[in-house]
This record gives sequence, C-alpha cells and structure tokens, in this order.
Amino acid sequence: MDLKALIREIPDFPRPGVSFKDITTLMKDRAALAYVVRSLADHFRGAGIQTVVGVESRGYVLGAPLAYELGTGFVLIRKPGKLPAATIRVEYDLEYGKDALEIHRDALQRGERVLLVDDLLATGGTMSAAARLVRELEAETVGFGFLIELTFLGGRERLKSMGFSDSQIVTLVRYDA
Ligand SMILES: O=P(O)(O)OC[C@H]1O[C@H](OP(=O)(O)OP(=O)(O)O)[C@H](O)[C@@H]1O
Ligand SMILES: Nc1ncnc2[nH]cnc12
Repeated sequence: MDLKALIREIPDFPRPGVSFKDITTLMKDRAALAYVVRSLADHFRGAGIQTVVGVESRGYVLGAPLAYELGTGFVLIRKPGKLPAATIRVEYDLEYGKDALEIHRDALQRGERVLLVDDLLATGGTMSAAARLVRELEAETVGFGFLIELTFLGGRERLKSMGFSDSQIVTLVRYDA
C-alpha cells in the first residue's frame, strides 16, 4: 500500500523550514489504518511482547490499536504533570530548551517485555527519553515501532547509541530529505 501518498506534507509548519508530516489523512482511511496496525504487529508477533507503551500524543493513536492487535495491555508515557499517581520523570533536550516525559512508577514490572510506539522518529530525543523511562523501571524494551522515520535527523543512530539494534527499530515510511 502506498502509505506516503496518504500522508499530507505541510510546508513550514510549525516553523519555517519544517515539512510537517500530517498523519490525520492516513488515519482517516480505514484500509490504511488497518494496514499500518497489522504491519507493525506482524513485525513483533512472536517477540513475546507483554505490553505496548505509547508516547503522548500521536503515539497513542497507533499504540492502542497495536496493543489490541497483539493482545497486550497499553501503557501511557505522558508529558509532565498529566499522570495522576506517583511518577518517574526524565528530561531531554529540545532544539531550544528542555522537555520531560513521565510514566507511572507502577506501570511496568521488572523484566516486562515492552514495545515502544510513536508515530514518527525524527531526532530520537523523544523516544530515547521514553526508553530511559522503561529502563529506569527495569523493564525491557524489545523493540520500537513507528509509522514514519525522518532518516536525515539521526533518530535511529541515537537509539542505536543506547545499545539497540537496527532490527529492533521498525519504521514503515521513510523520508530521506
Ligand atoms: O524524534 P523527535 O525529534 O523527538 O521527534 C518526534 C516526536 O515529535 C512529535 O511529537 P510532538 O512533540 O510534536 O507531540 P504530539 O505527538 O503531542 O503532537 C512526534 O509525535 C514524536 O513524538
Ligand atoms: N516533520 C515532522 N512532522 C511531523 N511530526 C514531527 N515531529 C518531529 N518532526 C516532525
């Protein structure tokens, strides 16, 4: 299926020079949505995934149906101050300044086998922070699933610098410029 044809590109959003990959046009297409969820699930079936963990907010759009398809539960990583119970937090660098992500302290058990999911891999700052949260809870990130990879921004290398391998990082649509 030509997924790229269903992703709308918005030039200069949210800032001049950025070509924003708008997934809303793909998500609305029921055949494409089913194809994306099934394709990611097929990569990780048999990998012993116990829980899918999604990153706010577009990671939830893919993560929750993927968990359903894999027959697992779903855990939310959120931006600061949103989760109601006891949390742990990691900070990460943005182009300008810092941001942070949180997860409930009791969301994952030691050794739990986790699939981390987001819509898009760019610099990898967000997902490496999410992987640090999983690591801090002593759970195991078995793999990463993304719809889109912006290869020129180095996110894959960033995840590999944390000890993950190419085969653990699955992306369905790549943009090389
Ligand atoms: O690899 P990175 O350079 O970290 O960029 C990727 C992240 O950026 C986007 O999220 P955004 O912060 O725009 O939040 P949203 O999902 O709530 O729109 C996207 O959904 C990823 O989470
Ligand atoms: N170019 C882009 N389009 C959509 N989401 C993004 N997140 C980071 N870069 C992005």
